[in-house]
Amino acid sequence: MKKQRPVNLDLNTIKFPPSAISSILHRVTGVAMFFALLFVIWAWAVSVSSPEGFANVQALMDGLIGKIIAIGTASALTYHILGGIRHGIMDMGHWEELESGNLSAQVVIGLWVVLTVVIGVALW
Ligand code: HEM
Repeated sequence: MKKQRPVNLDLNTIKFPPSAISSILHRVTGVAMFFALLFVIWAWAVSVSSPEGFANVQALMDGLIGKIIAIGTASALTYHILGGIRHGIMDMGHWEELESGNLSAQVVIGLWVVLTVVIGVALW
């Protein structure tokens, strides 16, 4: 093994390529959806338990916290589906080169930002 290997421990100088950001976002949104599902299942259960339960969930979802949860969950699902479709296409042997992989990652991230704004406006 070479004694003088390149070492870079200064994390501030490391720049992530779009494909790396896309990969991290895919995992983060997947984990976020797992936790969001706990809330969704709880909200469903409470809302069908009684008329008061329904009114409570309705009031919660009409408030700021409810809207942030709803928009965040929909945004995470949107990114995860877009990223999942990109993965499926890559599994079929496309966009595997450095340039095309980074371009498809940029397109997915761009589409996600646009769709999140649309979802945010629709749900607010
Ligand atoms: C509630 C629904 C879902 C949850 C909770 C979920 C959760 C996750 C999590 C936590 C991961 C990360 C695994 C890892 O990085 O180790 C993952 C990966 C993945 N998900 Fe989902 N997912 C959901 C729906 C979907 C959907 C609808 C699609 C397809 C459009 C999809 C496609 C994928 C793919 C392709 C990967 C692998 C990515 C990779 O190889 O890096 N998922 N999912």
